[in-house]
Formats: sequence, C-alpha cells, structure tokens
Amino acid sequence: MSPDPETTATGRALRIGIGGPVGTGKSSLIAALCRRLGTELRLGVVTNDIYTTEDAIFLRGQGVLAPERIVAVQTGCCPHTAIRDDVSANLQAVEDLERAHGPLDVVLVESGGDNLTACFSPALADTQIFVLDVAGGDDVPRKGGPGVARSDLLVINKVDLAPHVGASVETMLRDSAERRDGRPTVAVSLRDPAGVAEVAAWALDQLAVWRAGALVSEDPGPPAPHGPHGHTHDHAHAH
Ligand SMILES: Nc1nc2c(ncn2[C@@H]2O[C@H](COP(=O)(O)OP(=O)(O)OP(=O)(O)O)[C@@H](O)[C@H]2O)c(=O)[nH]1
Repeated sequence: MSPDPETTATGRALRIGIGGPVGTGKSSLIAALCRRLGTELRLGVVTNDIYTTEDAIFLRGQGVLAPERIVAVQTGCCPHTAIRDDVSANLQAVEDLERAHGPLDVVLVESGGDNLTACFSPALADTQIFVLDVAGGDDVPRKGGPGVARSDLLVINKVDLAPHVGASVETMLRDSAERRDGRPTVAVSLRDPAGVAEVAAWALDQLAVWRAGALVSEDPGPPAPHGPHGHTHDHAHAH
C-alpha cells in the first residue's frame, strides 16, 4: 500500500475517545459520525464492552462502515480500567485496525458505558468527547467529574426528549459552562441531522489541528479512585 501524505505527516490516525454514562448515545453518535464522515474520511471504530461485543454488533448492523473496520474489545473489567489505567488492549486493537485497513484518518474509540468518573488516558485518545443526555437528569453537569469538566467536547444529547422528561437544557448548558473553563459544549439531538453536523464539524476541526501537529491531548485526570469495592475510603465499614 502506498504511503499516505495526510496520515504519514502524523504517522497514524487521530484517535477520538467517546465516553459517557450508559445509554446516553455513544454508539448512536459513532453511527451518525460514520454516516456523515464516512465518504470523506477513512474511519475505523473500536468498541469496548464488559462482557459482550454488543456495541460492535450494533454498529456493524447499522451498515455505517465496512464490518471489518469495527472491532470490539471485551474488557472483562470496569470500563474505566480499559480506557484509562491499562490501555494496552485498546491500543493493540487500534494498531491492528490501522495495520489491516490503514492508512486511516480517524479511529473512534467507544468506552463502555460508565458513571461520571470514566475518562480516556491521553495515551489512548488524542482528543475526547463526553456524552450526557437530558434523560439522565438536568443536574448531571452540576455534579461534575473529569468527563464533564475536562473532555474536549461535551455533548448533551437527546434534547428532543427534554420536554418529556422535564429537563432544562438551559440549566445543563449553564452548569457545563461553569465547570468547563471555556471548553466547548453542544446540546443536540442525534435524531436531527443538524445536531450530528455540529459534532462532525468539531471532529473535522480536531483532525485539521492534529494534522498540523498542534493538538495537545490533555489529561483529564486525576484518575477516579476505584478500589476492589469500586470505591476507596479511609474509614472502616462492612461490605
Ligand atoms: N430520543 C432520542 N433518542 C436517542 C438519541 N440518541 C440516542 N438515542 C437512543 O438512546 C438509546 C441509547 O443509545 P446508544 O447509542 O445505544 O447509547 P450508548 O451510550 O452507546 O449505550 P451503552 O453502550 O449501553 O452505554 C437508543 O435507543 C438510541 O436510539 C437522541 O438524540 N434522541
């Protein structure tokens, strides 16, 4: 395969991490981005599930990308561990994808759905999107966490449901702005092409910055504490 001038400048594809709580729309966002950008960019997808490969199966079923460009990592552990603490299985999957189907422009890495503490290591993701949805409650941005505060793009999804669940998108945007120190937030419905276009434009912009060698991937850490009980504490109590 002949070398590709665009990716050889950076040596590899841009890796975009997509994280967020269960069911907020991570897989839907990946499907929508593949549909929107799949003709102009060479894309690959890595999904993470704890015990299954369901997200990869869903995405292959959507027909948004050649099925062999969608690979699954079965983490067998808390999603946070595989995208933040020991990223080796994910890095291997990304590298295998690029070796088999490269050169690629962008690899989208979907985290398993987790709580507000999960974020990507900069060793895995060059830039990261955190997805919330209005149905999870409009107080979630106020609760903060590394994804809310320091992801490169915060997506507040399912705004079409806001009137039905009594959520205030305005409140969510205001609380996000307070936490994010100028980092961008978009409130969208992935059922609306205009919403998808906003996120796609951001991704294209990140790719341009990456190709220019000017993308500084920020560590959204510190890592959330998660001991053998799923949390750490300095007091004694029975489990
Ligand atoms: N109404 C509405 N539903 C949406 C929107 N985006 C996603 N959904 C639906 O929300 C549900 C969950 O979406 P997924 O994309 O599977 O969410 P996920 O974050 O990948 O879920 P996990 O992988 O289980 O963590 C699906 O039924 C989607 O069709 C939206 O903008 N509006």
